[in-house]
Amino acid sequence: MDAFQDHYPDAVAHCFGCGRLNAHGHQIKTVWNGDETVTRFTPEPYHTAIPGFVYGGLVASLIDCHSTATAAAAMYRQDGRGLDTLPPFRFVTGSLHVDYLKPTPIDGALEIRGRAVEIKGRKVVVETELRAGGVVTARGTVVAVQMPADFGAAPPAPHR
Ligand SMILES: CCCCCCCCCCCCCC(=O)SCCNC(=O)CCNC(=O)[C@H](O)C(C)(C)COP(=O)(O)OP(=O)(O)OC[C@H]1O[C@@H](n2cnc3c(N)ncnc32)[C@H](O)[C@@H]1OP(=O)(O)O
Repeated sequence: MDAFQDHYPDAVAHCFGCGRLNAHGHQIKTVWNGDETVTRFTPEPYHTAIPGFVYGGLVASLIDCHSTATAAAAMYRQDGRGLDTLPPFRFVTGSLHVDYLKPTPIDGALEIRGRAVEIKGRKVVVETELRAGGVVTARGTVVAVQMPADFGAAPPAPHR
């Protein structure tokens, strides 16, 4: 089955967390499972925080990009549209909240499951859980907002 990220247009497929065109990124892949979305990701030894456990930034990143993908897929589903149809729904993170409930073991696949709990205008709120060995080790809430047409049009001046 195609993942949501396989349908991101090239121009927005370079994200470190989810861009299929970023050779150095996580390249996560997310699919529907009923009303939930699922991503599976196996951490590498270099994703270590404390030996044996996953770096919290990776956990946040997985929850973040899983959730923005879920937001887009939920919007398409609400509209009864395929992921390839125009205009595209692309979401960026407005807010990311993560609760780290337990240390996340690094030896094995992680499962990230999410659900869109609110769709309002350009905003989708997604609740996501990350499991290791079937145990929920982190829980996140993401406010994803449809990317404005002028996103990145006026980057801040570089620091001197
Ligand atoms: C690197 C980027 C790549 C992009 C690729 C994209 C595709 C791949 C995806 C990859 C992504 C990977 C992930 C990444 O790394 S994405 C990169 C990290 N994120 C960003 O850089 C986003 C920067 N921020 C913005 O561009 C704007 O602030 C956005 C677009 C977020 C909102 O500004 P905008 O002026 O457009 O919105 P609005 O004011 O009309 O509000 C609309 C609604 O949203 C609600 N709201 C807004 N902000 C927040 C907040 N902080 N908390 C809670 N709620 C918030 C607001 O209350 C309202 O709701 P309601 O009051 O009506 O109920």
